Amino acid sequence: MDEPVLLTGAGGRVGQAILRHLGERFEWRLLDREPLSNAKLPAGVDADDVFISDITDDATVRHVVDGCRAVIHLAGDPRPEAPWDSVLQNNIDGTQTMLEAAVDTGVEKFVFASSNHAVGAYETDARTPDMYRTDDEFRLDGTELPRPSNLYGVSKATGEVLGRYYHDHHDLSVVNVRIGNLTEGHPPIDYERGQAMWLSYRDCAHLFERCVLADYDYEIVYGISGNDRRYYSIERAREVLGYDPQDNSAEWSGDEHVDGDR
Ligand SMILES: NC(=O)C1=CN([C@@H]2O[C@H](COP(=O)(O)OP(=O)(O)OC[C@H]3O[C@@H](n4cnc5c(N)ncnc54)[C@H](O)[C@@H]3O)[C@@H](O)[C@H]2O)C=CC1
Ligand SMILES: O=C1O[C@H](COP(=O)(O)O)[C@@H](O)[C@H](O)[C@H]1O
Repeated sequence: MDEPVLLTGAGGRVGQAILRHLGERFEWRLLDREPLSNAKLPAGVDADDVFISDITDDATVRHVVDGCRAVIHLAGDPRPEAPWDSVLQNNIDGTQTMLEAAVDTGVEKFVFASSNHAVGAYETDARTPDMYRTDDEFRLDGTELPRPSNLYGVSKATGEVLGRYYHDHHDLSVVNVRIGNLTEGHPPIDYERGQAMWLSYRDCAHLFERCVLADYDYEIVYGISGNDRRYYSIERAREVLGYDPQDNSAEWSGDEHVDGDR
């Protein structure tokens, strides 16, 4: 049997998108600081695989990480408006604690939930709203320097750099997924920026599945669906990870029924 994959922040939106589609794909260990109701647990995951802890609790984190082949690290404060003390503790200190435990216990791959907000300041007044539209050719591809929108974005850029350090000094394989805008069922309505960076639930799960299965050294990729409207390139995710998205925000006029699979 394969060694388990640890999913932090398992009870949140991204975690549930992953578990809904990949519940039976891997042996899971789940960690969240909030208790997970039975409805949030995939079949086959029992109480022994679920850990209720803060990611800054070093001793518990080491115990949970030990024996895992990969970590998908989602736990953190996801609010673009989050204050510094929260992102410092939950996003920066928490991510460093996870990475340190990962290298100390021999984890092979670390998948980090970064964000569009690590590069939000590329969306200048001169470029917007044109860059959100189909006929605009401006693209970010992951090779650009961070330009955070806010302190939350600073914390995500810092998480990417922490991953770089642990890759370079400890040979941990690290992929940073700059997630766009995950919404269930359909793209954001009346929000061009959100439609350009929509990530459907099933594309989200598929992308993180590829992050666990593919071989890489250190990568930064964008996590969006195959939207016609986009300013993030998904070529690197296709090339290195084998990402093959199924959804495209252009297929939605806004009048369709909600399909919970997407
Ligand atoms: N939802 C989205 O569209 C995007 C999400 N992200 C990132 O993806 C990750 C997950 O986001 P969501 O699922 O939307 O957020 P969420 O708030 O729905 O889920 C986060 C989960 O992490 C847990 N958590 C938070 N701090 C923790 C800590 N210190 N220790 C243990 N558990 C903790 C929470 O209890 C929650 O269950 C976050 O890191 C976020 O920054 C990035 C870009 C877009
Ligand atoms: O990083 C994140 O980004 C998404 C999209 O950002 P928004 O500014 O367009 O709302 C956000 O919904 C999510 O909460 C956040 O973690």
